[in-house]
Amino acid sequence: MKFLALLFRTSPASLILVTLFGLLSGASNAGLIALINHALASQLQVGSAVALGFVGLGVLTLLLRYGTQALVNKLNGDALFDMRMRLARQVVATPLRRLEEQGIPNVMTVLTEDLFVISTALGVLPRFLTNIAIALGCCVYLAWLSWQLLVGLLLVIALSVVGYRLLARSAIRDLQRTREHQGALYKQLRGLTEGIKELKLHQERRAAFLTEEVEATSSLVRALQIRIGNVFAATGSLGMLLSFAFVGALIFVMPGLGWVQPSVLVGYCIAALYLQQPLQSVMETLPILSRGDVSWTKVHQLGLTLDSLGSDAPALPERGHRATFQTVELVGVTHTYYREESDGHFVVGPIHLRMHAGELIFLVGGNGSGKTTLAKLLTGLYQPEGGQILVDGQPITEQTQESYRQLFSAVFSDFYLFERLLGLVGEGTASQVQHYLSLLQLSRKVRIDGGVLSTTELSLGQRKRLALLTAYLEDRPIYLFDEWAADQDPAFKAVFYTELLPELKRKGKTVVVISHDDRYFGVADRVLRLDAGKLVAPAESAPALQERAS
Ligand SMILES: Nc1ncnc2c1ncn2[C@@H]1O[C@H](COP(=O)(O)OP(=O)(O)OP(=O)(O)O)[C@@H](O)[C@H]1O
Repeated sequence: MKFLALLFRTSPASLILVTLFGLLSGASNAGLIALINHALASQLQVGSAVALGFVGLGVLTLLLRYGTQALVNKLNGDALFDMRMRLARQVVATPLRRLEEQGIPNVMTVLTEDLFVISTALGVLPRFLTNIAIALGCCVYLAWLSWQLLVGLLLVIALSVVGYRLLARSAIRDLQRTREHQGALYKQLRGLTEGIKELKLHQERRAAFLTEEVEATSSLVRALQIRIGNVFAATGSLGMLLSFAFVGALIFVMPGLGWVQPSVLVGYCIAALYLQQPLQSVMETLPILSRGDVSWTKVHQLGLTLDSLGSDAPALPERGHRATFQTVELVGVTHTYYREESDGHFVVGPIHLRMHAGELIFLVGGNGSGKTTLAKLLTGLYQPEGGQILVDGQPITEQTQESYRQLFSAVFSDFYLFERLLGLVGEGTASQVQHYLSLLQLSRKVRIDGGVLSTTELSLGQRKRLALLTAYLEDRPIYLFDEWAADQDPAFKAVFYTELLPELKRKGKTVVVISHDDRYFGVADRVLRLDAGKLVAPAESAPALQERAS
């Protein structure tokens, strides 16, 4: 079972301690049964010593049971914490392109649904392990009573396990299918929230969405879940049936054969009945652990791994800061998207481009010409498939990629605005923030207290201004704006192109602006045009473009 491996890797010493406690707990349970058996065998004619022993063992059993569970709870808590942190760090460390290929909804399903299922599976482990320990303790006592009968009992347990595996095989396949459908359902539910306006405005679309998508997938999930539930109920009943058959054989068959003393048979009956509860519980937790296994595989399929936790979990990316540079050069840089629907490719590049410190460059081109892709290559979010990027003549390698990205502050068109100024609060930030809030004409809308934005419930244009504010605070040598001005009113658009951009340039910043606002192209030192993924030499110089536009 993968979870045990997870716990062992998290803290081998704790797991050994848990095992020890569990075995002691099992032994004390066995002692309790032996004592009950002894009392019954002596027709309840026992002295106060046995009664005291019963109380003592009872208390010890409870304490050990509690101790084992508390230890496993702690171990689980640690394992879950490590797993969450590891996953979060791994997602941050996973190349952007790989996450995009997996699809953001899939990543979200893994981070929410699968993590929840794995957490639940880890949550039932204390019960599972404690019950296994009780069963083991009972088996030791039963071996002492009669090892031949124990062999019989173990055969019954083995039969239950084989029966479980045979019956559960189809259910486990169904669990995998359910997980796939749940992924699809999650994606559809995203449509429910993100597409709410489109759904509200169009009755037929709404009806089709609810019946053909959500209802269709939900009913598939429902059918599978009912089937899975029934199969696991049957596996539980099988265990119970075999256990009754065993007890029945002890009471009605064995005395006739005369192989074993009646007192031993009574002891076995009591122990077998006592064992039923923990074994039943083990059977009930197995489906939850199976679900956990399916989710575990999903996490792995995302390219993330939970195999090794603790010390070798990937550390937070190092903060590498290159404060300055003279040139950034793209030499034959390429990136290819595969287009499933046409079984074709869209290639950006090979791009040859040299950028100098302090330049103000506009990147222009039609929709889908590859501007954002080139921006992702330039900022190091995509690693070039072909060619290389050089900073001051030094090629960027896998090792220096992270530090290269720290040269950039970017506001992409699908930017995300964090509610806190994460990693940006330092001495003098408050006055800087105040300055930028007035510069961006936001001081009457937003306050920032203790690094927290008073609101992000703003218009898209206003949120973009806040994203620009964080970019200002980052104070990196290169700025990249992907159609930043597209959602600004004409007056502020003019402020952006004619005041903010030149101001950044005056401060020595290099600025790359993806823009469709041709009337402001003249502000740029250079205008680069992309067409079908290729950089084409601008037909006109920047001033000429401006002249044409005005
Ligand atoms: N994540 C992706 N997966 C597959 N193909 C993609 C992906 N992103 C972009 N593409 C494809 O690459 C091409 C270039 O896209 P890109 O977003 O770079 O263009 P753009 O010039 O920024 O367009 P726009 O002006 O519309 O924002 C598009 O034709 C698009 O189909």
